[in-house]
Amino acid sequence: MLFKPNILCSVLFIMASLSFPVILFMADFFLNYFAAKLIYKYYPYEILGALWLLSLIKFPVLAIVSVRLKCPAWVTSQLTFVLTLCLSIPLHQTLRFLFSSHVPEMHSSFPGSFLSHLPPIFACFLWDLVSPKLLPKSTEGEANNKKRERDNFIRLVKYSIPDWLPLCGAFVFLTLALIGEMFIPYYMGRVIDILSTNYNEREFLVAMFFMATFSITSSIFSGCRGGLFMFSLARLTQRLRLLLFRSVIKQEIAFFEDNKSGDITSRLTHDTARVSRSIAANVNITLRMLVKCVGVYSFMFSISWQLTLLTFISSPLTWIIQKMYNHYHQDLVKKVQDSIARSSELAKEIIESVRTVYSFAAEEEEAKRYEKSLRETHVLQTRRDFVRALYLLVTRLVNLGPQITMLYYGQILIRSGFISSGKMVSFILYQMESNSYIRTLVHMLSEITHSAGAAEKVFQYLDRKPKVSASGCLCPDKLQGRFEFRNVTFSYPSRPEFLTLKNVSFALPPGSVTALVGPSGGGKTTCVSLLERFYEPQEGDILLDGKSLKEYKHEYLHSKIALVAQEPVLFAGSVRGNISYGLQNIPEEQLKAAARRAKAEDFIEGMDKAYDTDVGDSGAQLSAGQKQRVALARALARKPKLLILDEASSCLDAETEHEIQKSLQSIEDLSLLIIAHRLRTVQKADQILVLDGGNLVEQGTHEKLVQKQGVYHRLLNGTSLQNSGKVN
Ligand SMILES: Nc1ncnc2c1ncn2[C@@H]1O[C@H](COP(=O)(O)OP(=O)(O)OP(=O)(O)O)[C@@H](O)[C@H]1O
Repeated sequence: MLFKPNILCSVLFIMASLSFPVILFMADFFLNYFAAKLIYKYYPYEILGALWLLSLIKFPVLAIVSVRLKCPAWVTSQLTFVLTLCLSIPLHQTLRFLFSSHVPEMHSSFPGSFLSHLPPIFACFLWDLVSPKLLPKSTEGEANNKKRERDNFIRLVKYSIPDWLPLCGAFVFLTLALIGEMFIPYYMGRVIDILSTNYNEREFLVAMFFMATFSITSSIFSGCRGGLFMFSLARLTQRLRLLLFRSVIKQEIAFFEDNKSGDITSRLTHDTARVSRSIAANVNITLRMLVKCVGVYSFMFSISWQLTLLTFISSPLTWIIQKMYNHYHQDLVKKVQDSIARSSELAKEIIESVRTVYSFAAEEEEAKRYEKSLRETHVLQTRRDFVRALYLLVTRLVNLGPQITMLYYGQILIRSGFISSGKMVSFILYQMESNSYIRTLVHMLSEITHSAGAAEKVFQYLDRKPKVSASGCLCPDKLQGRFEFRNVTFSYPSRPEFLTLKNVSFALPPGSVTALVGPSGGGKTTCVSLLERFYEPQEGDILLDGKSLKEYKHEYLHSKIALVAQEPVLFAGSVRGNISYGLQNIPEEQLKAAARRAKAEDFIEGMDKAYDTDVGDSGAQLSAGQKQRVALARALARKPKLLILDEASSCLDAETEHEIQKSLQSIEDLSLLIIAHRLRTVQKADQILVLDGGNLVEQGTHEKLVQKQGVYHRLLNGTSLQNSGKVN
């Protein structure tokens, strides 16, 4: 009693599972029976052809029936099942005809037809069972990745459009070279035929002539093809690099803080080259293989269609094996690369911190850590090599079977006079090539989209929109030069929760000297960064003559604000080049005046080549104080309205510092914003702003702030003490 419902369920389940193949099989049988009669009536000449035609008609009908039926769990793909059903009879009959010269039948008896269906249905069932494990189905994420890779590939092709002419030329040469190559095995077979039958010198020489001509011309065309592809590739790389550079250089400063400069330059140099190289190389190889496949199979068909059909037996297997290999191998290659990168990163880290390692006597421990990492890489490499060896073994075995069958059937064809032995040699030469083409094609088709995936990194930078907009267009002829912070609140993008400036408001009147002082970390440099528009405040605004800095044109604004930092960056090149940096055709007098005001004229003119002296890499051939003065001259050369000095004279002696201050104050309409730790240097400022913990805590003249006895007073005492300490 207890078992009854279970048994009933099982019977119902088996019936439901079987209903799908049984209904399909019945439909197939009746189609065979009636359509075959009909076709045979109107087309009784070539039974094999009629059978293949029948399959072609059956497929859509059965496909529609199968979609309407409920598919059992063991059939993962209805269409594969239907395809197997359609192909089983014509394939069976064709093979029987090939190997036993059995006369093909248009329709067999019900049991015969049923039996001939069994092996393919069983194979299909097995495949459905095994394939999900061998070729894991792609998840939704993977499908999206594939789509993205395809989109990237299309985008890369679009970037190649300007090179359409050399690319078309390359394709024409490619086709010509392959046509030439195609004829070489044909003429080899011809030479063998001439040598093995009645020797005719004229025919032999003609065959040799054509063979040599095709060899030479195909080599020349191959060279032209390669040259044109390389030319287009170099241009694509250059185009990508320039686009990427333009995009990167426009990004806001926070972008450069988030991304290491090494990463950015690596994308600029390596990724762009790798992407265009792999795309060009892969497209080149894929096209070559496609054209070769078409050519080789046409020649093979023209020699013997029966032998060609035989070679097709291994093609689906080759395709499946290649696909499986690609899946596992690519995964392992990626893991090996990641592991190698981890090992080198570890070695770099240990070597860079060798002093710490030494002082903690951790040499042995670090060596063990490195050894573990190397062992991981080794295990992955061994696994990768094993997969490769297995793949080679299996492909050789898979090719061996059809090759033996082909040779066996070939000798039957030669003995019965259907083809000559020379043609058989040509066929074998073509066949040997054809398999490697299919393998390369399958490999390349996935490789193309993969390398397009690498392009994603490049596109990420290319598509990135800068978070600080540079779309302002205001450039008034007259500018008063009044800068104002109005209720500015700001936090760095990397630390959004920490407020660096809190509701800060102050103004820099035109022609005034303002000093920004305060304890370390108070927010002084941040104020400068906001004035330079490296960042944008989250609340409040910074104004110039009552208008937001955002509204001004980027180039205009930066010609009105100049910054000299404590450690100024000079570029390799002449002193002249550095002072006139960013200014085109600056008059010699303006250049010299800037150097004079920065008290740099004397030392510049004292150098061997004066203004044309090379400053070395990053100004390495100048002293720190000289560098500061050249940087000051560079800032003054653009005649700014606001000059920001961020500890800009820290490396100068007191006398030069004093002279420079006097010289700067004599410039008409120039506002000075001085950031200084040495408060002694800012006592004469028109106003002193004291920033502490992101708040503007005090504001006024030196005397007023001293009287107030607040933060400034405390700082002043601290500085005085330090100073006195130094003097003593
Ligand atoms: N790029 C950055 N990203 C995140 N936080 C930053 C960044 N630069 C500075 N800060 C933080 O902002 C605060 C203010 O730094 P800022 O450099 O403006 O101070 P400062 O007054 O110029 O200091 P110092 O006198 O030492 O140069 C500090 O707490 C600092 O840690």
